[in-house]
Order: sequence, then C-alpha cells, then structure tokens
Amino acid sequence: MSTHAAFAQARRIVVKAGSSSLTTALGTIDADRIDALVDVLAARHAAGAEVVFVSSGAIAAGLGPLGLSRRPRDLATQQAAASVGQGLLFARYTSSFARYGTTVGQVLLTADDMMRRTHHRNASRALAQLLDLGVLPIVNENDTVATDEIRFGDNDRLAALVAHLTRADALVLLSDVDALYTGDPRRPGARRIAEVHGPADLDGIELGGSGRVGTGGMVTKVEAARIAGIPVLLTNAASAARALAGEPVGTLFHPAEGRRLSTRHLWLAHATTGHGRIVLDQGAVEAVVRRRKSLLPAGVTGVQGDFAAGDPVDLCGEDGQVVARGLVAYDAAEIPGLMGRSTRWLAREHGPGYEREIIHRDDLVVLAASDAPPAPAASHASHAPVPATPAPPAAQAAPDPRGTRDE
Ligand SMILES: Nc1ncnc2c1ncn2[C@@H]1O[C@H](COP(=O)(O)OP(=O)(O)O)[C@@H](O)[C@H]1O
Ligand SMILES: N[C@@H](CCC(=O)OP(=O)(O)O)C(=O)O
Repeated sequence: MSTHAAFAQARRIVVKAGSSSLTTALGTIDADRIDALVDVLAARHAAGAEVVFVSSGAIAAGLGPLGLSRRPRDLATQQAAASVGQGLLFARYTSSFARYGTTVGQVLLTADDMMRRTHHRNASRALAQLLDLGVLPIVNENDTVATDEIRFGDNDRLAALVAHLTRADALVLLSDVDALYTGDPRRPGARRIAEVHGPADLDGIELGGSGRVGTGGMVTKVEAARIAGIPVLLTNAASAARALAGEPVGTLFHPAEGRRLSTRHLWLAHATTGHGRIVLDQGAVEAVVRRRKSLLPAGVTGVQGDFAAGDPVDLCGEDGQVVARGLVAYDAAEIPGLMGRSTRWLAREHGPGYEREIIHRDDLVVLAASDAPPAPAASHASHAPVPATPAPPAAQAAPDPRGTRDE
C-alpha cells in the first residue's frame, strides 16, 4: 500500500503542471507562479532526485501575444499559439532554473512517439540520457505539429506515459484545484476525496469540465492515475512543496495491483482512438479476448472506415461491441480481399507476404467495457447478432512472446 511518503522518497519523479497554474487570465506567462514552482523542482533536483517536468501552457501562453482573448477552437490557430507560447515558456523556464544553476532540456513529444517502436525507443533513450547528464527535462506535447487525429490534447495522460517511459517512482499532477472532489468544487457542497484505491472509490463522482484554459478536467487526471501504475498525487501548484515533502495534501491515487501494461499497450488502450473498425466472428472474438491470439484474416467478417497499415483500429464482435484495439498490418482497402481466408491460402494465392496476421498479438490490447467506445447505432445491421463477450476487468495485452498463431 503506497503512502504520501512515496512522493518524498521517489528517486525519479514526474511532475506535471496544467496551463491554469502557469499562465494568467490575459494569456501570458505567470512569471511569479513559474518561479515559485521552479523553486520547488530545483530544490528536489538539487537534493539528488531525478525530476522530469511535464509542462502544459504553450497554447495558453501564446494567446496574449497573438491578441486572442480565449483558447482557439480551430487546430491551425492552436498550432500557431503553441508555437509562440512554447518558445516563451521554455525561455522563462531556462532563466528561472538558471537561478539555481539547473540545466533544463526541452522535449516535445507526439503521440506517435509513444506508439511506434522506433520512436518510442528513441524518446526513451533521449530522456534517459538527459537524466544521466543531470539535466532536468521539460516535456510538452509538440502541439505545433500535432493534428486532431493523432494528439493527446491534454498533458495528464502524456505525463502518465512519460512516467512509464522513464520508469519513474511517482507522479504528481498539479492543477488549479487542490484535490479531487465529489463534484466540481466551483459548486457548493463538493467534498475532498483524500484517497482513491480503485474504480469503486470513484462511483458517483462528477469528473466534469475543465477550467478556462485547461483541457480534460478531472477525467484525464483520473485516467492518468489509472495508466501510470505508480502512486499519483493530484493537488494544486501552491501545494507542490508540501506534496513533494510527503505531506498528506490533495488526492492520493494508489496504483492498481498486478502486472503493468507496457507503455505502448497503455498508449493503445488509453491514448488512441480507432481510425476504423474490423468486425470479428465469434471464434475470432474468443481467440483475441480469451486466448490472446493474433487476429487472422479467417476470423474477419467486415471492415469499416478508411485506415492505413500501422493505424490503431477497434475490433468488435458482430453485435458492434468493441472488445480490443490494435495496430493493423493492412490498409482498410486490402482487407475485404483477405476476409475469411486462411493465411496459408493467402500465401499460396498472393505470395509469402500475405502469410501474416491482420493484427499481431503484440500490437493488440483487450479493452475493458469502460475503455471501449460505444457501438454505432445502426452498426452491422446485415449481420445476425451474436452474444456479447463479457468484458475482462481491465485493458490487458497478450502475455506470451511473439510467434504463436491461431490457425
Ligand atoms: N470532481 C472534481 N474535482 C475537482 N475538480 C473538478 C471536478 N470536476 C471538475 N473539476 C474542474 O476541473 C478543473 C481542472 O481541470 P483542468 O482545467 O483540465 O486543469 P489543468 O489545466 O490543471 O490540467 C478545475 O478547475 C475544476 O473546476
Ligand atoms: N500541450 C498543451 C496542453 C493542453 C492543456 O491545456 O493541458 P492541461 O492544462 O494540462 O489540461 C499546451 O501546452 O498548451
């Protein structure tokens, strides 16, 4: 059982601050609050801990300089604001940390960096090297090149994946609220929740709306705590020093017991959306969900959407219930020609390049009912309904080494 002491003892700690804690209502950098936060992070770094700082605020800090009064809705203006704001933000961090002689390094990540094996290794290596060199990495999403289709959007889940990527011992999420409450604390009657042990502790809690410049509100913070697999503390920036000293502030999320998924599988389950759907017959649902096998062409009965090889896609039964998500090995247009065929037949007819899975088990994650997107209203009307497969307790990846086939 973790306690607040975990945050005082962590040798490697990820601290994330939201836009609202770093910028003013005018869309400019809040230099005083940044300095106060840097005081805390630099002290922990000077005490010998490895600190990774995930900083939001690029878009919010670009609003004022661009004469914008509120966060833009369109992607192009968000990208422009982030481009202006990120530069100003990092310049401010560099000079603020320089007061303590702490060298900082900027790391801008895309969702792709978490997914693609080579990018992932690359990001992991860069962060490890920065930490080895005594640098304090400051991470944000690369908002200037992120697109709506493939982006985190909020930095809470990004922070959880960075904690995974760096094998951190603890994660602190700093927001403009001092804790998770039973409902939005801007409304009367909301009570602080001191500890969350599991999903049951969140029953009946309203996780709604974000603040003026933040995104995701409490939903993404709770999601981040679920992804991280280490003790997570949610509090406000003003309580950062007390949080890192192990004092009982904020809300402490205990990690779930059991095996942690790999970063890629966590990313697949929690940070992607399917670019399309592949419909499985009942045998294939069983093979993928229960026996953790690769998805072979023989078990596919339908395909929806326009995706390319390498994209994340949702796998559903013939009732439309999404049961898993995976990185598909074929373009959507190729799949109708493969459906229902054995890989042996395909290899004989089309060549050895076709003797492969639609989705390899290493690239598959089984989704719990709470992770799965709802079925579209008129989905698969031409197919006879089959009984829904009971959802497993949580997102789970295939446990066995690469190679086993289900044919
Ligand atoms: N149950 C809740 N407990 C605490 N805060 C909540 C809750 N529901 C909604 N909120 C709102 O979530 C906001 C924080 O989310 P967000 O603006 O995304 O923060 P950040 O920019 O720090 O990531 C708070 O300002 C608060 O009003
Ligand atoms: N990467 C974005 C973060 C978006 C955002 O608002 O995140 P958060 O304030 O953490 O909810 C930025 O720097 O503006």
